[in-house]
Amino acid sequence: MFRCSVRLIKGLTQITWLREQPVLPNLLYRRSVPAAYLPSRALRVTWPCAEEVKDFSLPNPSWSQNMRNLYNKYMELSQQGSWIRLPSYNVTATHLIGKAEQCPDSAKPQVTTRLFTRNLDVEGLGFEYVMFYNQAELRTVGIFQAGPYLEGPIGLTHGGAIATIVDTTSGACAICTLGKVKTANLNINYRSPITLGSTVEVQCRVDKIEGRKIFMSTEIRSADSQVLHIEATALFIQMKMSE
Ligand SMILES: CCCCCCCCCCCCCC(=O)SCCNC(=O)CCNC(=O)[C@H](O)C(C)(C)COP(=O)(O)OP(=O)(O)OC[C@H]1O[C@@H](n2cnc3c(N)ncnc32)[C@H](O)[C@@H]1OP(=O)(O)O
Repeated sequence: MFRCSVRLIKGLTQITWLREQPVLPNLLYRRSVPAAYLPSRALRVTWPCAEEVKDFSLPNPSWSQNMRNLYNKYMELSQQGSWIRLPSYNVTATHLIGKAEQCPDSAKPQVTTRLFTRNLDVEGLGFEYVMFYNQAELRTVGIFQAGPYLEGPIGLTHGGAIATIVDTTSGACAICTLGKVKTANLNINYRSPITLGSTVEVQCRVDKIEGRKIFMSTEIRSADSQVLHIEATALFIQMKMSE
């Protein structure tokens, strides 16, 4: 356990992606997942070793043309410097440790966790999304395609899945702006349903920051911006230094 912690701390000092992002505050989570929260039976190990890490926010064959068009639009804006594409991994810790961490077999944990939004192994069935952050404007944009396993009412996206995307996109904005945060409050107005398979654009912005509190608002619109699906607000609390 002690050796694992030492290795983790060593890895944190070798972060490549985060270190290259001067806009991002210190995102490093100090604690590992308490054993009580882990499944008792060993699962297949996924750990952020360089050769294993896959970035899930890159285009894959399941992406619709609308998804690709929006992705290309924000990639072009990224090249102009105003936006940064946020990489997305299927283990939360990978966002914090980065690809530089090398793990010999002896350092691999016996069990692992999965980021909720990346917990399916087949492309296109669940959450397909990519997020971009604009530091100057304190905004994130999420491009989200709802897969068939996110069904709520027949043919429509489950409200909880939509809440997840709101939480994820506004949470990423809060993290990029303030560092480690937790969601304290989420309010969602569902204005019109999101059809399964469709692509929508999630626009999040920071409304205000008061001490450790960061207030966000979010709008989800259809890919052509014509249909308003969601209006939401969220409050994130910056974690204390000791956490
Ligand atoms: C590179 C980036 C990419 C990242 C990709 C990854 C994407 C993943 C992103 C996914 C993101 C998903 C993220 C997730 O899913 S996080 C998981 C879901 N959230 C939780 O489990 C949080 C559970 N709650 C708590 O842990 C605590 O209650 C927190 C931490 C929230 C506050 O406890 P703490 O002891 O720290 O603070 P405090 O109690 O001194 O309060 C401090 C201030 O806050 C005000 N306050 C507190 N609560 C509320 C409330 N409900 N409404 C209004 N106000 C509230 C409070 O009045 C006070 O205000 P003031 O008196 O100072 O004015």
